[in-house]
Amino acid sequence: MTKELSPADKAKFVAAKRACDYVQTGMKVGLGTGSTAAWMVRCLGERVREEGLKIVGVPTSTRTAELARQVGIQVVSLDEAKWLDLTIDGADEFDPQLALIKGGGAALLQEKIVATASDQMIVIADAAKEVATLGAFPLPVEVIPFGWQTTKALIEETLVALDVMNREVSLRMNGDRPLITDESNYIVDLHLKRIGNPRQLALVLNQIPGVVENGLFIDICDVVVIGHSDGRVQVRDINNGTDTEDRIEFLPSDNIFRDL
Ligand SMILES: O=C(CO)[C@H](O)[C@H](O)COP(=O)(O)O
Repeated sequence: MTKELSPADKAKFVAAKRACDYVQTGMKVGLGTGSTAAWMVRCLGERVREEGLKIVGVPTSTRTAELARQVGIQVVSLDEAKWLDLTIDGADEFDPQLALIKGGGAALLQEKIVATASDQMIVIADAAKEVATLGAFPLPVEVIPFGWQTTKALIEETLVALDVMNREVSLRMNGDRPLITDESNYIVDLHLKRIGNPRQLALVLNQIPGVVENGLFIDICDVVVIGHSDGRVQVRDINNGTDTEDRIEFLPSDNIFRDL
């Protein structure tokens, strides 16, 4: 039976569906993490089952790997795939240069490695993720558990040195314990409100011992597909400077809804 989608899910679904048009037989595809990326994995799974699309997928988290297998996508590791044609992933924020904040789902490390090992990265998002300046969403930074409080203090000192005004740093929790990433690390979230110079911050954070990676994706994303709840989809391509819009209809017959 088809379940009525919420407006937020409709926006995510249309963005995911449009992005899947970039995927062709024979491709090696990076599969992102999060609720929007989950729609993309379902859409690709439908094409594998219904159209015989032949792809291999490199998931960016154990959650995505599980879903990809469930929907019939052949899953391989990044080391098996080596280099990818395309990665499709969600984001927490994107700015006019298509710089991103990612890691709301705690998968930023694998997401950045996979996206960087791809010819192209396409971000799928609803319109609420678009910002003029990054930073309203807390910036996730993956840190090694050993000495994490020292690493956190060094991050705070670095923010002072950079003259950052809002610099609260919090350890991400899972109930009453620190959240553990797929790579067995912790996440600290930087509540900055506004990131004036994302490029500089990304470089400086990664110099701190104990920091594994930060959630700023600079010069990695090529295309953002923005979904709207009324079915409109915008495709913004930073390399050729285009911004186009069309519409995707919701078909009650869409098989993707069956297993909701
Ligand atoms: O970076 C991520 C996971 O680490 C996600 O892509 C990001 O949090 C967006 O998630 P959603 O599509 O659920 O809003």
